[in-house]
Amino acid sequence: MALLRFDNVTKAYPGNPPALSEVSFSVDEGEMLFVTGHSGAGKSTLLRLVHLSERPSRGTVLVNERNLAKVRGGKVPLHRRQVGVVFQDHRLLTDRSVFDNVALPLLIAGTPGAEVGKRVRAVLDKVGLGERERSLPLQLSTGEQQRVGIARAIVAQPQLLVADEPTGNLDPQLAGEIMQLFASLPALGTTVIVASHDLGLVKRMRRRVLVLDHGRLMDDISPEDLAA
Ligand SMILES: Nc1ncnc2c1ncn2[C@@H]1O[C@H](COP(=O)(O)OP(=O)(O)OP(=O)(O)O)[C@@H](O)[C@H]1O
Repeated sequence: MALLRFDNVTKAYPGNPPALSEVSFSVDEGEMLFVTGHSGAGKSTLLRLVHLSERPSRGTVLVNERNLAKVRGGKVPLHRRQVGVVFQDHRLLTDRSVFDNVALPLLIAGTPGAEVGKRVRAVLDKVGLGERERSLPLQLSTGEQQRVGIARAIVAQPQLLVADEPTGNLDPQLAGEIMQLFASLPALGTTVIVASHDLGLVKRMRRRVLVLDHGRLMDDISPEDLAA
């Protein structure tokens, strides 16, 4: 069963040509794939439709065969609990510690206190910030803030993770390590979609790649074709 399906999705923001035009694809549970394309190609828009921060103008987006058009009002937070998001601009709470920022999705999900501490520390270790749990976000470098955002997105083990340019502020070695961390998530039950314009990085990962060009899905490249 497809975990995510786009059927002829068009998204037009007022006053602009469509950011996405008639886009169709599906993603199976346990996949990791990339969405790539030039600046303005529609990558962020595609991810926003999955996370319900935008709605399609036409067509349908389905998660677990459920049409997201039917997810409205009070049901949106429940949907967002299943979808972890790494934003380009981190969106951390600046008056809360690194620990508190990362703990937030677990507290919202009602995870018991003792478990919260264990899981937050485990995920902070994974992103290399084990020593910084008491820091405030603005006491960290941009790349460190980005890693806090990644830790927050994966701590509750969401069914689906969407990440928008998650390694944009990281040096190449750290970017590679974070990508390897993402690549380990499908085995733990999280399907991963990463938007990136870094073609070198995308190619090195040898995963499926969706290529957008001016809002159109131009190519859907399998890992085998990428290797050829
Ligand atoms: N909130 C918005 N209102 C109006 N137009 C928007 C909005 N968000 C995006 N757009 C337009 O939609 C198109 C696609 O933008 P989008 O951010 O999805 O592209 P992108 O591939 O993620 O680009 P980048 O790599 O630069 O982040 C662009 O032409 C952009 O100007």
